Amino acid sequence: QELQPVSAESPTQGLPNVTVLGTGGTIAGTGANRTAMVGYKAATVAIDTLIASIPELNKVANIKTEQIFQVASESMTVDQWLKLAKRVNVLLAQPHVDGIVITHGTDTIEETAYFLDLTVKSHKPVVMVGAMRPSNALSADGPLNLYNAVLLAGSKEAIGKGVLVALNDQINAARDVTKTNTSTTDAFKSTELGVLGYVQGRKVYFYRQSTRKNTLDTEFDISNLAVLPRVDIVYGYADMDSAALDGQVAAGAKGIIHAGVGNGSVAAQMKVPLLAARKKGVIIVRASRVGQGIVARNGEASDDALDFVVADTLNAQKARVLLMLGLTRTTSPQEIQRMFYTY
Ligand SMILES: NC(=O)C[C@H](N)C(=O)O
Repeated sequence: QELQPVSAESPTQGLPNVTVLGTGGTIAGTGANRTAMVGYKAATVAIDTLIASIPELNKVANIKTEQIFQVASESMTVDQWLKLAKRVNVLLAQPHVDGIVITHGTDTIEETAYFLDLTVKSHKPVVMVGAMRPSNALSADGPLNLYNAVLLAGSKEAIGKGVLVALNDQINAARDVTKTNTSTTDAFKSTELGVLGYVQGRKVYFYRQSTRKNTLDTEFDISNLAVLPRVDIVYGYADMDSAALDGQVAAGAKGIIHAGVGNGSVAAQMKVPLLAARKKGVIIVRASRVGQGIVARNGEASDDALDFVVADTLNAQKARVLLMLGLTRTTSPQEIQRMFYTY
């Protein structure tokens, strides 16, 4: 699909110019009736229609829209991450674009957000937003979430904060935010690390910022990439075996995220298959299925001896994003470990 360049026709002076990229999700979903909170259809309403349904936005920003994709985010692909990141970089390089909002399904918004956090080459605000309820639901959360996201993307306060994920009046950092509930409107949390701030009463409030590098300060450049190295996730559980790992390695995985139990522990029967994968050149990253806390190097496994990497506080799906990008630069576990302590 041909993407139109943004042109600033008849903008209101003094208002920021915000481009809103629609990718689908529940925020663009419709149910059979106003109480259909489940069983609705995601990704049906055009981004223009969503924006037009919030006339209050006229006082917030000069808005341009682009329908980049129209998908439920469980079906988002790496190819689409690359297309989206490239489009965001082209738009943000234009002097008249002040910030970008991306509407996205909530299931994988955290992965796309972290991917953009590592690959967008600008300090201008990029705000990702979604909704837990379809657009025609009673108390739909999409319109206010979208209003707040545009406000945030046009704000001076959001400059240089990395890619932000804003729902439920809260501002989260792409690196730390995760979906913590299947269905409630307060699903998005940065767990113990905490929100960065709030959008409330048409104002943006920031209180903290991540110490980890992002956007202009990363070493990743996707401008000439058409594909990313394959990285898969192995989920840990009692009495697991190596069938999933073996299948993933056979499918061509260049990296494996082992989402182990507890502090990234590796079951006795998994050590030999993981080492065999490592011997084939596959990078093994120990993460945890727990969802909070540090996976410590040389803690539950002898990472130095095994030549493994640890995910630090990244959850498995974010560790996968970083490893895919890391593998575009190096196959050295030491270098990749440095990246896990940098981003
Ligand atoms: N709330 C949502 O957006 C969920 C939907 N399945 C999606 O990720 O597209």
